[in-house]
Amino acid sequence: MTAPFPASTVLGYPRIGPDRELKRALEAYWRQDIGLRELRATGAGLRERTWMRLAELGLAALPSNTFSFYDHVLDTAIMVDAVPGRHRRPQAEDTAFAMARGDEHATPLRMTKWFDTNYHYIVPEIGPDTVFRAVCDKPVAEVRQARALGLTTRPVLLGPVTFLLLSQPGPGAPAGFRPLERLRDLLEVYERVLSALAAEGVPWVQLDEPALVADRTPAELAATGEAYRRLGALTGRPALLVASAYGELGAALPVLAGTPVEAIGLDLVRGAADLDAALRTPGLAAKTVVAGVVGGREVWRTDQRRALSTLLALRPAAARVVVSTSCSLLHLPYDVEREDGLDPRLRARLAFAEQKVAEVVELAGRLAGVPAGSPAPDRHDPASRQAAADPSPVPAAPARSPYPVRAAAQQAHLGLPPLATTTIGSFPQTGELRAARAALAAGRLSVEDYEERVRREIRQVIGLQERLGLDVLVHGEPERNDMVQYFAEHLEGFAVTRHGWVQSYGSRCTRPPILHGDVRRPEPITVRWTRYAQSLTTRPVKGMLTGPVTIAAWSFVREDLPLARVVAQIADAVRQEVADLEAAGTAVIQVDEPALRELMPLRAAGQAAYLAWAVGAYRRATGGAGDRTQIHTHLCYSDAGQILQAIDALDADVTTVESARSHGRLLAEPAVAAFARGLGPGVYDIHSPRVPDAAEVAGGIEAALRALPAAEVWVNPDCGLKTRTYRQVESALAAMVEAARQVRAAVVPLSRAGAGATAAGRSGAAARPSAAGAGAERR
Ligand code: MET
Ligand SMILES: [Zn+2]
Repeated sequence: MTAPFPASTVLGYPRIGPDRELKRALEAYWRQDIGLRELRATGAGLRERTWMRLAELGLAALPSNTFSFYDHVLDTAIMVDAVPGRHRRPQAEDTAFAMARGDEHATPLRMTKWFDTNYHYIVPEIGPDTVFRAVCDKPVAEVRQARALGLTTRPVLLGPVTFLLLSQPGPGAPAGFRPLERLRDLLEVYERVLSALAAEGVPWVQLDEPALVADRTPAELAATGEAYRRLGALTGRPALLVASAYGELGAALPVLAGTPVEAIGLDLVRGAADLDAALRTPGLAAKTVVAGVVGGREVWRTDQRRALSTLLALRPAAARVVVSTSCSLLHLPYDVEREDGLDPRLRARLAFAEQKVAEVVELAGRLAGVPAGSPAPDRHDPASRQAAADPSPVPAAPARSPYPVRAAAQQAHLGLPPLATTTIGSFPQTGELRAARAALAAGRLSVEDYEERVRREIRQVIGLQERLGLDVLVHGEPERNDMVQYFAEHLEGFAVTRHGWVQSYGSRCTRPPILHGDVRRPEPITVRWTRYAQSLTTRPVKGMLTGPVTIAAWSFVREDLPLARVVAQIADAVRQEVADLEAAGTAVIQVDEPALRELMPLRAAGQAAYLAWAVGAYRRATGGAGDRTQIHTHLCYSDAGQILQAIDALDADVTTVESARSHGRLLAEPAVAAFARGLGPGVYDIHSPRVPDAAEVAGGIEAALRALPAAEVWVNPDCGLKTRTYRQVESALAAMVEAARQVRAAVVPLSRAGAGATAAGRSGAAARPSAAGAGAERR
């Protein structure tokens, strides 16, 4: 007999620690300041604290195995032993860190965005020969730890279908191989894990299958059905909850309902359409529905009346309705009560993870108070976040000339060499700089002294770049704690939190601002720093702005306006900043949009409309610039290859993208060859402490030259340098500049044609290196 699923739960919880304890411990471990025992003790303490707090808040069912030292997809790869040989280390934690970060012996695995969030996961490599094996230590250890505290938990595992759909083919896999082909072998391992958990006395296991909320082929849906029929047929197993998140299950819902799993989790916030689908799915009548009516992505308090009416509407469709969150609470800060700096009226409207748990518990109480069989109250149709996109027209300003005209004007103005070198904007944020910012916040440092500190940093960064011989310089962004938060602090309509940290990847966290009102730029934000930097050098200094889509994507946004309208307001503020930078003599302005891809609807149906308004916002922000002003954009972790057309439509003059970390995959995209603008595919991975040498970087440049004419290729790292040390940055940039010099000397002279370089490069096969001279394909 299956134990009934308790009345309330959450799909997952933040794990970084209320004061980022995990970040501190990880970084200390990586610096070798603490040992593995101490790191493990920190992890154990965080888990204990989470379970005790959830229990104290009255939550009926507690999840476990939602903790991770780095990433839960990575943990799953280790659980099924899908570990590339180069990453194997004696301790599981070190294996995980080698896979995630690389070390002197091995390059890391790729990292990419987790669905439409700002969380990043490590992409497992699966080949036809990957030998799966059940390594249940982590989920079992967490069950035991909780049991020692007197608590029964529900282990949470990434489901086998999503795990394979998120994986990439390992090196050497034959063309056309898809990791999902390995589902049957992987299921054997999941059977072992489920049996091991059953042996621990675990009543329920949660299998997360968020990949099912994207469009899936009939074959993928069939494989899903097969997987859960098979796991369901396992004897002596725990009861199974298969949970979705980040959207609606749609066609996957009847598939899951047709399998023996005992419970299905629905995201009834972003995937509200699943409510009607559930009512039409007879197979649910015998199952528990874990109803995600409390949003795990939004910081706003739940409308309890609406949530209760959803729960009541669902009741006739299911054997049992459990109150839960729409997804893991991983994407929210811990506790809004600590935010004493917020306007109390705003704070009263907010709910972070702790408050969401309390809401779940409260709703479960209300639901229990309504006798079964009572008529459901009227339903409220949930407002759709992406609906009613109302891209206001771009302001009527003189449009920029076509790209080739602008390219010529910019070349005449800037006189840059082919394979121009630049960086993405930030230089290392030193401990000293962070300490100065903290001292400023605490009132221990005057504004004047702080700003002098920032200017000193700019002087050093400019001096360093001149010494290294870079072509387009940056001021280094020393005044910015974060590329979104800094703008939020200087724009009206945003509030920033003090403790609202959310995990981005590994030990990295961000504090998303809260966009709650109309956006307005009271005064110029970055101009004085850029102007100061430019006053120190004759080389061009790039102005550095964050784009409107990214500012919205990395904030918690208001829900009373369509997202497109919110983003258009931000675009207008950026447009004013672009105009002021230009007026101050800035010849190159970069408007970063690393999150362009992130907000894209997961299902194809909404994607074209999204890209249209997102691109419109970018052009609204940058389209006022004169022809001579070179507009750069930067995207990273956006699978740029998949949206290259949209990137082209941004109409920027130069686009820098992450490429080294994904082993140059982007350059293999056919669309790259058709991208007739400046393109800087990153030549080294800045997320790894590994420092490349000139030969390695030259290989990256040559790979770019096989795909693009020399006159269009820029040489730059994958992303900003703020997480690195100056020692790493100096050596890496020296290697980069040296590599550019070597390749220029060997390859480019024929295409050196000034303003006509683009056209000459495009038709001139001689501008590309011969196959013999091109060196081996990178990694
Ligand atoms: C995540 S993209 C980062 C861009 C920013 N300009 C930086 O260099 O840090
Ligand atoms: Zn970046």
